[in-house]
Amino acid sequence: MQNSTFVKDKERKGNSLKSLFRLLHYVKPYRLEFGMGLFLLLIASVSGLALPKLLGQLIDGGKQGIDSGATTYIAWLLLGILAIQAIFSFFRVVFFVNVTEKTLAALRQTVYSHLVKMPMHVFLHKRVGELSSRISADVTLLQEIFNNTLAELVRQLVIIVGGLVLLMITSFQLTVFMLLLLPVMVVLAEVFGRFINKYAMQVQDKVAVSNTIVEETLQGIFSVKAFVSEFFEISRYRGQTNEMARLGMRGGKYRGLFDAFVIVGIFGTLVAVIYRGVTTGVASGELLSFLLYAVYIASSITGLAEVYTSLQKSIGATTHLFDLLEEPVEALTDFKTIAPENQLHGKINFCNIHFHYPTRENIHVLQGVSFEAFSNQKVAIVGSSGAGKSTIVSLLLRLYDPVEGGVFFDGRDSATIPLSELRAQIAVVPQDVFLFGGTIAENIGYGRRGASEDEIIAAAEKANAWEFIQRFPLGLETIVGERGIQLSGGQRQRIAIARAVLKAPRILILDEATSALDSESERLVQDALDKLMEGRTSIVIAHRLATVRQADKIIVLHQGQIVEEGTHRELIGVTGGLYKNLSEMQFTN
Ligand SMILES: Nc1ncnc2c1ncn2[C@@H]1O[C@H](COP(=O)(O)OP(=O)(O)OP(=O)(O)O)[C@@H](O)[C@H]1O
Repeated sequence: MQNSTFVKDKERKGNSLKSLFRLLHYVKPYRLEFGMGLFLLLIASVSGLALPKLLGQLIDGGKQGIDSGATTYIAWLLLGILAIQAIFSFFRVVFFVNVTEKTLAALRQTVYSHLVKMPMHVFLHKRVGELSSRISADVTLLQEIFNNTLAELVRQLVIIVGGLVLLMITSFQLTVFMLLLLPVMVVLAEVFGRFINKYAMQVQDKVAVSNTIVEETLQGIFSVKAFVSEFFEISRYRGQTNEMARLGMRGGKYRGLFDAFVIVGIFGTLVAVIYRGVTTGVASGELLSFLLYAVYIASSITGLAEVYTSLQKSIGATTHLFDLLEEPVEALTDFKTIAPENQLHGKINFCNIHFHYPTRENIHVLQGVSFEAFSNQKVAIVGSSGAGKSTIVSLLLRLYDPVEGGVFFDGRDSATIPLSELRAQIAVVPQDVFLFGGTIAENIGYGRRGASEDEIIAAAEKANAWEFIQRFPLGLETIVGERGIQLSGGQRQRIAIARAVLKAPRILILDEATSALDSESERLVQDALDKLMEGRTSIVIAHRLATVRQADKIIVLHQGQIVEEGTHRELIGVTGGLYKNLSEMQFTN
């Protein structure tokens, strides 16, 4: 199962330096530290250039027996430069690491807040594993660039340019000779770098795909086991990882070739230069300086190729990140209290709603749906599976906007109500309750952040959850979710009800559990729901018709259209009606 957008996104080359420059925006707040780091780096690199010259002089001085004072002076000078380099590089590393850590934290925070604010349809296109790897893998790749790559780039450029100037001064003739060989090397290194990078990118893609397999199967381990899919998944994972290894190995071959080329090219050049130096009678100290410069330059050139590869990788990662940051987000606001003009009174109107999901434009999920729920009414929506009941909930929450028509609250178009304030007044008790890894108190407290323990207990009591929570040795502090104890379906529902109680919403949406709870659980859940619905507008998606008899209005949905509407008493009297059929079916079973 391969998501096409996933592949398309990954295939996007977008290798522009532009995204790297955009990164600088995140470094800006720390520009002073960054500038200091760069300054120290420059000084250390430039002073490093004096080393070969001084070493040459040291050798020549010692050999010719010139007054030992000068030789000692040069030796001290060398030590002084080394000390400066040591101190400077210590501070340079500290500065750069500080800037990197702060920048990456800011970037992670931006990406995360962008991710959670993206509209629902984005999550239909992309997989969770892929999105979360933006924050983990891609941001981590950038760590390398800030910590090392930039420093290496500057240092190597200084060494190459400065080294070449000093080479010219040391021996013009030998330099020209060497320069005849160098440009060829540089061009070849660049071509190789690009080529190798292509494999690195492909391997990265495969890593993402195989991580998705691991994540999805571990998350859905119940289904994997229930469908005896272990061996199928193992072979799927094996396929991906083998492909990854194959690509990696092929990339390795080219990297090996690259290294071989460097040995022959660079060191061959050195041998040629020494030979020419010795045969043309260059002094040994001078030749040593020259060779050291040449080695410096040579290693900088190979280093530059690495810098290039690493830059390419980071450009890939940054492009992915900025692509993500360009996805529009929902207009959410971090409000404290709901503005009086945005307070809902609970009247809902669905006006001639037409809707299809952005991913499946040809399937018209809702076709001209209109209904009304008065304040504090209980409206039930029934209908066969796939009729569009959950879609109505998504539209109420404005997780999607209708293609045609509008949702109105108290006569006001929902599009004009600030999104966060709207959603804050609607609570959903879903069919499949998701518990966060944490304590029961935290899970209930999710309904209203900042709720006191007494409020949480009161909510749990109203939701008929307090009785079972109390029985746990740790009570409210019991850890639930992935790493904690597992709650039963009925218990999870009651936690969700407690959340909703705490939220005290104006509008309540109940997606009834289809899984049959045992009668005691069902009674407790139903009783809690009844209490919760009092004094609120409630929309109940009902799977068991027994629970909707008391509803003020029942809407019967069939293939995206309302086919019947009325009270239980009215609908049961419609001969040949869908509701009558459905209820006869349920009660005779
Ligand atoms: N995220 C989605 N993307 C594309 N199509 C979807 C999506 N969610 C639902 N659909 C389609 O929309 C139609 C209505 O689905 P919906 O979930 O609203 O039905 P439902 O009445 O709630 O069904 P059930 O009782 O089984 O939960 C179905 O054909 C479904 O395949």
